[in-house]
Amino acid sequence: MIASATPQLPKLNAFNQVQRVIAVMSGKGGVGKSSLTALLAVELTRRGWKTGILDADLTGPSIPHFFGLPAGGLRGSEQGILPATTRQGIRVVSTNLLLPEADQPVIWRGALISATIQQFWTQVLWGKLDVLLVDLPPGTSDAALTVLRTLPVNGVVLVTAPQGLSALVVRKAVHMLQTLHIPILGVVENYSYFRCPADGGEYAVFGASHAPEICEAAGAPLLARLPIDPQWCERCDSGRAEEVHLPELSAVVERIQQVEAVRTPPRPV
Ligand SMILES: Nc1ncnc2c1ncn2[C@@H]1O[C@H](COP(=O)(O)OP(=O)(O)OP(=O)(O)O)[C@@H](O)[C@H]1O
Repeated sequence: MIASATPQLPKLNAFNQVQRVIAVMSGKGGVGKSSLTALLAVELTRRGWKTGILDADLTGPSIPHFFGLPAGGLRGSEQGILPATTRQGIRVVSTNLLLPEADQPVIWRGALISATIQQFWTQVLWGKLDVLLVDLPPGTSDAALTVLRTLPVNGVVLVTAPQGLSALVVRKAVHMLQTLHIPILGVVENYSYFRCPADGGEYAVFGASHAPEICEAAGAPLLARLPIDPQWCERCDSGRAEEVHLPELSAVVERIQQVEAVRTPPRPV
């Protein structure tokens, strides 16, 4: 069930030119959505794309952590809010960059969360971007709905894990996106297998994949199956996401690069 008022797209700061807005969404929490957002930004930047990340997971932000960006890293100017910038030049906006300490909680009600997400779109000086990736909070919550209805999202990458419960919840996200008429670019399955360093074999630690049924429901291809990788985890968790190389992400990156550089008009619900 989705409330039905015609969405009004808020105007983007006049200094900005954002060519594409791509949201990364999961049904369930903890499936690796934020890491994937960070690593997609890293890979797109390596390919020469000007990339930004809007961390819309306002109460559980993790993007600055993956890039080693300190709390309090956002600056203001007369024209708007200046994003923090990673070593590679990825522009990042997140509530954790507003806080004096990274471990302070954000205890906000829905209305403030929605207003902040809109400000991150309208009042940030994103400048010229080939793509703005939006890390959505898990599930089909108010905050996710705010992003999908008030930002001109051109497409969504869906992240899931092999477990049946994850598949069930991600199908709810599929239905939400279909109701909102937002294109699903493809599905990424994380934690798909563990490659044993001793024998090179692939082990499905979390059981058989449910990705085919999600892809069928979404009408979208499976773009990547990502292994459980302690090295990747260690690098992201120590602020060194830019040192990770994941060739498995190629098809996802290419799919994003195929999205036409046009802003979508407000869509009826
Ligand atoms: N394939 C993987 N192998 C090893 N560790 C991983 C993998 N994917 C993600 N992780 C680690 O799991 C943790 C949770 O990942 P992440 O924060 O990206 O999940 P999320 O879906 O965004 O969570 P949330 O629902 O809280 O927003 C992080 O420490 C991340 O580095």
